[in-house]
Amino acid sequence: MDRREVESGRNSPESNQPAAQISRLAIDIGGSLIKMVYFSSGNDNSVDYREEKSPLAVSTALEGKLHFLKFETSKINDCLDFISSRKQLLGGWKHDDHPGSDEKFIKATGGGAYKFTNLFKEKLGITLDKEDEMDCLVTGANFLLKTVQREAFTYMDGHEEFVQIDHNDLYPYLLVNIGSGVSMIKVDGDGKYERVSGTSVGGGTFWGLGRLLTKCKSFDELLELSHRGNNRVLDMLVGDIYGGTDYSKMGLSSTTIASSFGKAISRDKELEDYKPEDISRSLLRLISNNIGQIAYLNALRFGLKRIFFGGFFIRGHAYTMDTISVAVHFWSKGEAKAMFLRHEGFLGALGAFASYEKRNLDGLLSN
Ligand SMILES: Nc1ncnc2c1ncn2[C@@H]1O[C@H](COP(=O)(O)OP(=O)(O)O)[C@@H](O)[C@H]1O
Ligand SMILES: CC(C)(COP(=O)(O)O)[C@@H](O)C(=O)NCCC(=O)O
Repeated sequence: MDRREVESGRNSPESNQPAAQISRLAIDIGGSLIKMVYFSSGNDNSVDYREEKSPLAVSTALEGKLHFLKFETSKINDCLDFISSRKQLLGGWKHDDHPGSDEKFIKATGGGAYKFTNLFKEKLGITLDKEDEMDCLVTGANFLLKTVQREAFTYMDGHEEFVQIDHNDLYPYLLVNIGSGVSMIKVDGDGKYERVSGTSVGGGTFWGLGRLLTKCKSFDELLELSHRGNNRVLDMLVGDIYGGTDYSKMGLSSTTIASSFGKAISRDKELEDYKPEDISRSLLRLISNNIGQIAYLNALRFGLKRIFFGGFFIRGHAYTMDTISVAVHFWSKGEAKAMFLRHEGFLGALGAFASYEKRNLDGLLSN
């Protein structure tokens, strides 16, 4: 199958392939979003409008596509409807431990795998086979880094550069997953990891505070606003405190943020006097900077040079990645590097997907 056909999801109509079949559907139900990964084989022409990434071509005994979808956790019924609408295409989901049973299982991770167990059972008759969230994040990250070409990249000053991963020199690294909250995991190998830190100031904070402060209706709108904003309207810079000059003795330039939102202390202005785009920009900068700094401090704690950032907060967004990269570069004095992943938001779902095999899926993907 031609790669472009696979990636655009269009097979030729005259294809002789058998009818589409979906097997191995896995979900990661987080605090904000549900991420779904499923494998389809046969004559599957469909690309769902919810598909977040182009499908990946898969070539093992079966040819097919790996699909990546997301739903808002607050709209979990959309996810249930989607699974229900594809139920007739679903292949065997029988559990290894109960091969004789007719009960249907899907692999699920994230807190929602616990929270929504009954809902899946009652509405779809499906049992969620739970996998640990950190296990899945690590499996997903290792799988992508070892298997998918051009998965990892650096981003600085608008310049994106793919990172060639040496499989023999991948570990140890720090994995920073920025979801609703943030988990920082030291990864030493397949299944070998330790969650070394975390912070509650994460993607949920950006979207939650941002929504309250700007009245934005969606995360994408808030992110879009930040493109047009100027953080200097709200952030107090070193130069604002030092009369326009650097604090050079301490290596602080006049443009360094001395205090995020520090200018909002002004008694002359109220919330409505600030532009939503400036608020969004300052908030994005505050959160990205803070995560970049905590990530670096944890990398320093364990002598790690490579830091991979995942989670849906990043969203491939230039300013977010740039701020995180600058923070890591600044604090490490250029020693450590921030790297990003193309399938950033799907680490957990991929890990859950891989757990069907209870073994590593290296070499599964052809692209
Ligand atoms: N469409 C969206 N709706 C809500 N949040 C989004 C959306 N796209 C990106 N995000 C960001 O992604 C974060 C959730 O990331 P994710 O990795 O899915 O974490 P979780 O597993 O906690 O849901 C949100 O807190 C928000 O910052
Ligand atoms: C509890 C969580 C692992 C849940 O994952 P999430 O749904 O946010 O992706 C995460 O929100 C987290 O690590 N929060 C930070 C908790 C802390 O270490 O302070």
